Amino acid sequence: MHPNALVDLTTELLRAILRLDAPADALVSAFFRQHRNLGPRERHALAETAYAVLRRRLFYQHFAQSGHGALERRLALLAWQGGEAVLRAAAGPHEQAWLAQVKAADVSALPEKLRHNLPDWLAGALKAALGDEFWPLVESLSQPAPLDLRVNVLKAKVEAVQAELGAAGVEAAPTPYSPWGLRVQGKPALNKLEVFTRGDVEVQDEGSQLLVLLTGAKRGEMVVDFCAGAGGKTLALGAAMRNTGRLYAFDVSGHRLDKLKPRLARSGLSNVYPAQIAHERDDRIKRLAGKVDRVLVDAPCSGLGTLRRNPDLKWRQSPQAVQELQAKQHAILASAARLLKSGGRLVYATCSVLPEENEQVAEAFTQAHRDFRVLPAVEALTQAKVPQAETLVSGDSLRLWPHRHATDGFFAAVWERT
Ligand SMILES: C[S@@+](CC[C@H](N)C(=O)[O-])C[C@H]1O[C@@H](n2cnc3c(N)ncnc32)[C@H](O)[C@@H]1O
Repeated sequence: MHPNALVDLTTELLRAILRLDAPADALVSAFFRQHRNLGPRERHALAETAYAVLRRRLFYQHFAQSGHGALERRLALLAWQGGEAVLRAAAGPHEQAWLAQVKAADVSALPEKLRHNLPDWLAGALKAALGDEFWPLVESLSQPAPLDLRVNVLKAKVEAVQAELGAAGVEAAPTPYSPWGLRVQGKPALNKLEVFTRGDVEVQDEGSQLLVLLTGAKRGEMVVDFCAGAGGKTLALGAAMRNTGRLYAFDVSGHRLDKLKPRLARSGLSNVYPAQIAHERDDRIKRLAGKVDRVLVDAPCSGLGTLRRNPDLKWRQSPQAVQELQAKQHAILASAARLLKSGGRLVYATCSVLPEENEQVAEAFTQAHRDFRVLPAVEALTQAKVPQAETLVSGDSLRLWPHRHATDGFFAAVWERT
């Protein structure tokens, strides 16, 4: 495709994404379905440019005020991720001069807001939580997330998968904390590799793997993944249980649970029972009350720990939406807790970095449920043989941050029923 046609398409994509009325990843996928002729490099240039604009929207919009032509084209040129040669061939002489002038600007002198690229309410919350670490977090959020894999320990060993990937030209190294994880260099396409189609690996952030390790799920147990979605954590739980016992995957969204089916088929698991529930107080929960060994509540949340992957969320979330989510989180956690038998373990987790969705929900639960004892996350991680467990916690909870741990931002609290 001619470079200018590619920049025009990027301009069109940005126009759709910057309306911020739908998730960016869904819009990018829909755009690619409409433009099936695009090759992998072209798709990469389009998607990465759009994401670069979302990550530093205020910064790019500030500089795009100068120059001529459509605003989204100026944004595409400023944030271009498809190589210098394409940019040179696409931009006219006036645009080239403008780009050179903009790129020479002293970024360090810009107002703070244009350097952190966060809405005020979120910047305030993160500064309060992190103090001096706010800027290292901002820096990490301006980068794409690494590509992590979870080895399906039911079918394969980490070293063998690493060797097989290496033979296919994909460099990967064990993740620092999760004993199941491999971190891949770059972003190679993996879904055609045999190691993937055979079900030996799934793409999963190391942080998500650690949430599953916190449950301590074992052979022969009865386990519930309460908010299973497309089953990323269900698959890890099933493998940890060595395909024995009974693992219920609940979710209110049948559409999300449907996506679990092909993944289950690949995984070789036969101990998983997916079930759509109407709401958190569904009759199914009553029937299983007091019978379950482990419950994972991977609660619906703002997703603000995943800003490296979903930078649009910072512009699409609001304090009011967070409040509504908090009410839902309290309700789901309280209902899911009823499932546990005495001695059973409950894990509440989010991919949010906000105390409102994390510590506040966990503390309210602890106060209201005297029959649940807090199990310090460091103990649960150590039992699961996670190295350097003490570096992954804050107080009694797991607290993962992109700039500290190279994972998404995650929170988890753990209790045992007395
Ligand atoms: C963070 S996502 C789960 C991601 C999933 N565990 C994974 O690892 O891929 C939260 C899920 O909670 C589900 N959910 C929302 N309200 C719920 C409720 N009342 N009861 C159970 N699940 C609910 C959503 O449909 C969504 O799939």
